[in-house]
Amino acid sequence: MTSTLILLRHGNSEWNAKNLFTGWVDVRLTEQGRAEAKRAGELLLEHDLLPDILYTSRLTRAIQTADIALEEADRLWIDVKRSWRLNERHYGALQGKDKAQTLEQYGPEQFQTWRRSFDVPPPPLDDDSEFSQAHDKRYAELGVDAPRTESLALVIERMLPYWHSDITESLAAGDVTLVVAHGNSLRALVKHLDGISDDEIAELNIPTGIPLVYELDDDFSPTGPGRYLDPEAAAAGAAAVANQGKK
Ligand SMILES: O=C(O)[C@H](O)COP(=O)(O)O
Repeated sequence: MTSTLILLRHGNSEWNAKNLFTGWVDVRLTEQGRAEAKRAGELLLEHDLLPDILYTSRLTRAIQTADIALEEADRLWIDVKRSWRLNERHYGALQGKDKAQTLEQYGPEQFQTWRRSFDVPPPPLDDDSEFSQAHDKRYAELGVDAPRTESLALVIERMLPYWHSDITESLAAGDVTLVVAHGNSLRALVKHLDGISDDEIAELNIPTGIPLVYELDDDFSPTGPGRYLDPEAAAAGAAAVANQGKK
């Protein structure tokens, strides 16, 4: 038996629009982001891909995206599970910083290392920073272990247990499973699904607001490549993500 997994990065956010490193900072969608989420819902309807269950991060931009897309597909009623394990990568001391200024200040090599290396996290964020989540109630269960910065490797380490414990359970039950999350938490999941190497994952960028669909076998391995429901828009969106920071 195969099962269907739909991955969706949230639509354009207020800080995507301002070109700021966001991470765990809880910003909302822009008008453009809402339109992308609506289009995502239309694409699901057009392709007859109607989710039975929704997984999201605990961040508002993913929750808003899911709600708008599901409303469009007339599926707001499905069960929902949220977890911090699907959150964006914690961007450490880069949270709140301008991507173009950071590139200019630190140079392209350091900038790329922080954004796309597999296991080099940015410096940790101070708990008294206005961009810290150290005292955010929604992460109370994490206590002192709440991240202050993360590499992609650390995202994989906290995301994969949730994939194995919860998301694959829905897939095994035959549910069309929608996961609405973030650029880097989805890069982590796609790395796992497609068996992408630690080096090659640097080249993978996930566009905002376009559903990416996988058919999975009984072992939750893809039976073929993931397919974006709007491949042209996805290619353009991924290129724009890759170029963030460049003028
Ligand atoms: O947290 C952010 O700034 C973005 O959502 C992802 O940023 P990146 O593409 O620079 O990793």
